[in-house]
Amino acid sequence: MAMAYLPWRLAQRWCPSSLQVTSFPAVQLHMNRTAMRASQKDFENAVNQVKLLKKDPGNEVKLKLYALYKQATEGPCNMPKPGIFDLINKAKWDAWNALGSLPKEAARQNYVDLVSSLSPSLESSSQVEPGTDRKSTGFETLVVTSEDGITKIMFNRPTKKNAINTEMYHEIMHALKAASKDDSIITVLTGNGDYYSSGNDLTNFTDIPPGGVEEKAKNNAVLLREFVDCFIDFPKPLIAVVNGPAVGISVTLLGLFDAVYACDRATFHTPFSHLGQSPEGCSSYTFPKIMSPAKATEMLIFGKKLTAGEACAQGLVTEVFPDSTFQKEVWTRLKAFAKLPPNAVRISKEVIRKREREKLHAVNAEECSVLQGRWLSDECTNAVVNFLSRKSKL
Ligand SMILES: CCCCC/C=C/CC(=O)SCCNC(=O)CCNC(=O)[C@H](O)C(C)(C)COP(=O)(O)OP(=O)(O)OC[C@H]1O[C@@H](n2cnc3c(N)ncnc32)[C@H](O)[C@@H]1OP(=O)(O)O
Repeated sequence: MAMAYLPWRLAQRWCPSSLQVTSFPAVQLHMNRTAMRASQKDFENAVNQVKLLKKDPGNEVKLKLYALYKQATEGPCNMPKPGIFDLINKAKWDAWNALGSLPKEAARQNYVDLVSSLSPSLESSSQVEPGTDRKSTGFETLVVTSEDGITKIMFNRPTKKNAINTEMYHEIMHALKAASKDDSIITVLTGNGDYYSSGNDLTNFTDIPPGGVEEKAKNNAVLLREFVDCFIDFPKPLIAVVNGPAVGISVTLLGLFDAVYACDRATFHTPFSHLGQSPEGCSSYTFPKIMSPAKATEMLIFGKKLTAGEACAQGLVTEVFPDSTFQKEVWTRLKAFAKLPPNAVRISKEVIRKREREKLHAVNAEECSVLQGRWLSDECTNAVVNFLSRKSKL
């Protein structure tokens, strides 16, 4: 193995002289909300995988890995606090100590999750030309890149107007979980092609399992709830770069973003009543707050389509740019945001989101439960059949 990998491997094994810490992570580790399933074997595999990483993942990630490894193997921090001038050991001690009484099993799971989030991008980095984006492979419906402190998640079904099929729901969740743990400062969602996204892929309703339509509706409600939960809990600033028309769930989710930049060609349309459906993505709560109850009613119940300018006037969109200069202007701005101190950015997001999180989860749960019923209704079935048989379009 090349010498260049050595410092990182040694740092993971608690070698004070090898860890070049330039900043101290002050953030509490994001607790993994998934069930604790990682076995000892999974953990050992992850430890071995770390040795194979081809690229230094950065000091913040290394400290997280170190802390989780110690917590998983030894339990809560049991070392005396290093002196204030012993910078490297103090950073390590702080990271470990910050885990408090996190159980060993949870630490093991978080370690495994963190390593798995690192692996795809690091593997692929070896295949990418120097100077180009770090591109995550393994996605069928997305292009995910990470560069200049920005992780970009791009919907990539342009021939279907970036309609979100079941696979894409899962891939977006996967990409968000990875982005929450990578070393980027902000995460951006955008679309490839002329649409941002035409919302839920209506063929999602056609693949009926053996348990029939009831089971399908239930499965979709579970998936939708988990999907929206990922946006509620996302720990870094989440920014939408709305490159064209947005429909349905791709609009409602914007209420959970931290900033929304749109080109002047974008439109915002939530035709739920027309489709026999009801609001999701927490929009029944966020939209009335953002734009006033009456304006939200026009969109969510009566299906009024907004131009980008109207959506901006109503607070759903942060700023609108001419289509011709959209990409250049927005990415210049985002790159400047991504240079801000990471911990301050993350902590500020947490302060802003914290008092709303519980409420948002409750709203999400209720919306999904209501939708589960709507998907079984004749109104919804007819709307989907009409679209699929080419009898209707928005
Ligand atoms: C787990 C489940 C969670 C469910 C969560 C619920 C969310 C609610 C919603 O999101 S509601 C919104 C649903 N979306 C729609 O109803 C949009 C339907 N699409 C259209 O009306 C039109 O396609 C259009 C107005 C978006 C674009 O029209 P245009 O004429 O420009 O383009 P085409 O219609 O020819 O589209 C090109 C191909 O893309 C396919 N397509 C587009 N959108 C969807 C979609 N949402 N679902 C499935 N397929 C879609 C379209 O069928 C064309 O495919 P083809 O080339 O194979 O014919």
